[in-house]
Amino acid sequence: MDSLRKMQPVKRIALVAHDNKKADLLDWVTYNKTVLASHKLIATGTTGTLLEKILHVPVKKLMSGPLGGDQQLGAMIAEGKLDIILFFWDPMMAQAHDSDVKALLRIAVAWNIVIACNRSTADFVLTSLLMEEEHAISIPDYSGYLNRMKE
Ligand SMILES: O=C(CO)COP(=O)(O)O
Repeated sequence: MDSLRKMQPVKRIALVAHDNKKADLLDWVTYNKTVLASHKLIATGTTGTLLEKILHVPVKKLMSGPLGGDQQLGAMIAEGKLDIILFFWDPMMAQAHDSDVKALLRIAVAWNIVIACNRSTADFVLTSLLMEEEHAISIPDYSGYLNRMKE
């Protein structure tokens, strides 16, 4: 049976953009500055450095995406340390670290994390009434998988 995890009113939001999408993310962040500043922000290295210049609030910066930052985010998701990921990934260019990108997208879905991969979805996420409230999300039940070798 699925269990529940409470998201607090202050959400832990990861912001990530591939190089060709950084301008788009920065523009979106500038527009949504006030709302974003009321949450806890995390970002991959380069994205985070650019965000701090605009937001003037602390952003927890991980490694740069291709150097392990995407995997760090994946680990945070698996450990229940992230609520939302806004990932402006580039659909028109292969990345050197495509395997890491795929792993991040997969683990976000596996743990039922809120994930927006483009600006329209990010708009809907940020304007959701649930952003300001405590909200319980279900954690999928993987006990069948975990116990598969025990019988
Ligand atoms: O490559 C990224 C995500 O896959 C983003 O990394 P940077 O923010 O370090 O550019």
